Amino acid sequence: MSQYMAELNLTDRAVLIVGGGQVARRKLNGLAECGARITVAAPQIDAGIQQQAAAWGGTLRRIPFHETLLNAAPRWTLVFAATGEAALNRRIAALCNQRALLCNCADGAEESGFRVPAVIRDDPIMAAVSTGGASPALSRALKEHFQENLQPGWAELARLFGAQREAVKQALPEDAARYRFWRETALAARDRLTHAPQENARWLQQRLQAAQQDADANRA
Ligand SMILES: C[C@@]1(CC(=O)O)c2cc3[nH]c(cc4nc(cc5[nH]c(cc(n2)[C@H]1CCC(=O)O)[C@@](C)(CC(=O)O)[C@@H]5CCC(=O)O)C(CC(=O)O)=C4CCC(=O)O)c(CCC(=O)O)c3CC(=O)O
Ligand SMILES: NC(=O)C1=CN([C@@H]2O[C@H](COP(=O)(O)OP(=O)(O)OC[C@H]3O[C@@H](n4cnc5c(N)ncnc54)[C@H](O)[C@@H]3O)[C@@H](O)[C@H]2O)C=CC1
Repeated sequence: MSQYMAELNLTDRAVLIVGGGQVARRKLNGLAECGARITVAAPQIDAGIQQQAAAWGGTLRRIPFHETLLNAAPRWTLVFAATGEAALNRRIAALCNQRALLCNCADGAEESGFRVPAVIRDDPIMAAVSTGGASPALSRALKEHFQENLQPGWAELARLFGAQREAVKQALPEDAARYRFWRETALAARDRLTHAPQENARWLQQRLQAAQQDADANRA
């Protein structure tokens, strides 16, 4: 069965990381950037995580895993089983499944509720790469390949298109005409990657006026 890709809004959501080593630290970095309220539970917690703790405002619990951790209120939005014990990680994932909690198992066990992809970001653009558990090293290499080849113009265009969505909706109120406008404009965007933002804004405006005239002519 294939897995579902999504982007999660974790702002102020409770996230539990069991384990306090290298892998926990990497997951923590990504989660802290997204505003999650993180609790780390492990008998030994990396110096790096301890140093970061003040900055991300989370909770450190120097305890071994116990099932009762999973019954916390409010419920955990996500759980990460990242201890150095493969059997324990599987057990945590299985206990989470019983409670309908989504759990990532660092060992990539079958019980895992979700996998973590390699991610590139160029705000507001994000791209996630996964090999479906086959090779994390390859995911990283592919991510780096995409990163090197992602021209900065795409993010600029995404911001411009985003800022103009409402105006285009007003100008082209018919769904079919508006969808066609955005589809054709998005396809034409590739040729604009090297242009200055002001030129692109003018270009978009001209396209919109032309599309509006077409729509008016069709209605007449
Ligand atoms: C199943 C999964 C678990 C999950 O869902 O989290 C998993 C599992 C395992 N990783 C292992 C090793 C490594 N992981 C990385 C790196 C990353 N691993 C990530 C995800 C995932 N790793 C999920 C699958 C995602 C997919 O298929 O694409 C990334 C993409 C995202 C992230 O975790 O942040 C992140 C990229 C960071 C970036 O973006 O730069 C590197 C490379 C490096 O660090 O340079 C190595 C060493 C090289 C190698 O082994 O390949 C091992 C063996 C441990 C051992 O042998 O002891 C296991 C366990 C197993 O597979 O048995
Ligand atoms: N997803 C990924 O990208 C990767 C996954 N792995 C897997 O991730 C796991 C963790 O790897 P590392 O962080 O490198 O290990 P590590 O040895 O650096 O850290 C292990 C952590 O688990 C904690 N721990 C041990 N027993 C525990 C218990 N009973 N309850 C709570 N915490 C406990 C320890 O206190 C320590 O903080 C390994 O199982 C490894 O196979 C390894 C490399 C990459």
